[in-house]
Amino acid sequence: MSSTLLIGFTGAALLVLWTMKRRLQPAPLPPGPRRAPLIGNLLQMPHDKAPLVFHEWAGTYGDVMYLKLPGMSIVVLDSLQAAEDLLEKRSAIYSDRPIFPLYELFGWTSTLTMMPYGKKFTQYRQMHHAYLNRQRCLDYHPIQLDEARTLVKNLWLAAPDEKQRALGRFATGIVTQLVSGHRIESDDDIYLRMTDMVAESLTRAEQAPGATAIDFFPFLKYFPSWFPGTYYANMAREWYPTVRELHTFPVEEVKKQRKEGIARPSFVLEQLEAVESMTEEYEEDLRGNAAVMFAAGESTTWGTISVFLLAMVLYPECQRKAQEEINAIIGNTRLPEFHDRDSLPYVEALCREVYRWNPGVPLALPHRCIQDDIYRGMLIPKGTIVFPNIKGMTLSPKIYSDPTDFIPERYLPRPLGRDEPYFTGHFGFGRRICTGQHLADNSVWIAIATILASCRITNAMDENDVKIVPPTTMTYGLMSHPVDFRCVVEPRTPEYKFLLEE
Ligand code: HEM
Repeated sequence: MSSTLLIGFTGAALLVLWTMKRRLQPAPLPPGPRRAPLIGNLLQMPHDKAPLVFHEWAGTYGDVMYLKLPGMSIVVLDSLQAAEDLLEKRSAIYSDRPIFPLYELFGWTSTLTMMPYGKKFTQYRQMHHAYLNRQRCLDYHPIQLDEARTLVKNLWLAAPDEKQRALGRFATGIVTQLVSGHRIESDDDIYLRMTDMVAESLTRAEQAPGATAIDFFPFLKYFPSWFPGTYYANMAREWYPTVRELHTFPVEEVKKQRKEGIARPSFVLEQLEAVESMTEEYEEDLRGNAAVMFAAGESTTWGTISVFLLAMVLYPECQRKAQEEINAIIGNTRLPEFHDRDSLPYVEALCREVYRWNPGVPLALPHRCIQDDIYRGMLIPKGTIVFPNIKGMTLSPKIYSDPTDFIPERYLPRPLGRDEPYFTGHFGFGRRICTGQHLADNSVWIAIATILASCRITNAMDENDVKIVPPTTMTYGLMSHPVDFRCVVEPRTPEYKFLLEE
């Protein structure tokens, strides 16, 4: 047979198979951008600002949008309604995760965030839940209160473009005390060094989550480093020891302290004491569960507080209103405490607007559907990777007026406000919802309330003494934060300086 005939025959056979498959399909796929043969939407996939690009596409294709990559079906959910309908009401089939070969190469193997849905997942979630549930998080208030006050002092000291260090120390300081009982006393603490390095490795990996050559062709990891397409695999191998250290160090430290009888209460200690004899498997699970709390809790928390600082620079009248409320309810002879939360509705609205204005994990983590499903008459095939576009949901003009503006009043009842609902998707959905949500929310609230009470946040000045107005541009990796939130943070009145230094 000549090669032309062979190609023609193969083409015709593929067409017949494709037509048959379409006929057998119980429902049409959701709409989406036109797909090219074989590679689907590969060339259209955004390399930057994916949540914003998907949201724009949703304007054409709707809030349930289908994309095809080689060997991979993707659905993007651009409305809270669709995310709740599928990821929450049908969570029994939408709680799996895709496999990310790149992250596995980095050493994130015993990691809840990446774990497929199943028995081990349930065990891990229970471990997290027992330590991080709403009730249990009340016990951590004193740690968070203390760290919030240290944060304020560190913000006062930090130069306008170095605030991130203080925020990172706040986020890591809380998780470190919870996970291993260690208190961070200085900027050169080993936990800060480790979490900084791991955050750096995640930033590199997240430039293309699930979409590197290794993710599509995992066999490339066996090829030598000079082979084309192995760039990410080489990078992952380079960072592996750093990721590994974050797994082993906290557990080894607590084991040592326990032997010496000096271990402080912590997640690791509690888990060590819960078993009579430690198996290697249990210990590896423990390492993974401790490490993920650092990895998942650090950049998300400091990123959220950096959004708050940016908003306070750009919307000074919101800062003023919140401070007036604090003055009226708490006065200036003490700092806010957790029991004040219900009495400060404007501060609450401001905090909720921070979550909505720029959600910390804009595309959440991808869920995976484990069986064919029909939604609104459309087929979501088994194995589809489902991205809840959290950022897109916050921009819905049907729910939020002027959605790109920072307006805490939108949540207040009329006539003072606009009676709009709080956004509820920022911690994700269903059985994969963030296990650290209560801890994170308490950290964010006490940090915001303490900063508002005790600080004046203003624009930084450039070398010509002209106000710097930072842009509202955000980074859009796995996690998101402002590209620039330079600001001056100084004591609001001498009383607060005294209160904090007391
Ligand atoms: C403001 C801070 C935080 C934000 C905005 C945030 C947001 C999220 C989001 C959107 C997800 C994905 C949920 C989904 O797949 O539907 C997630 C997952 C997760 N988060 Fe958080 N998070 C924060 C802080 C924390 C903290 C402090 C911890 C732990 C100490 C934590 C631990 C986790 C874990 C373990 C998962 C994976 C859950 C699973 O796959 O079952 N997060 N988070």
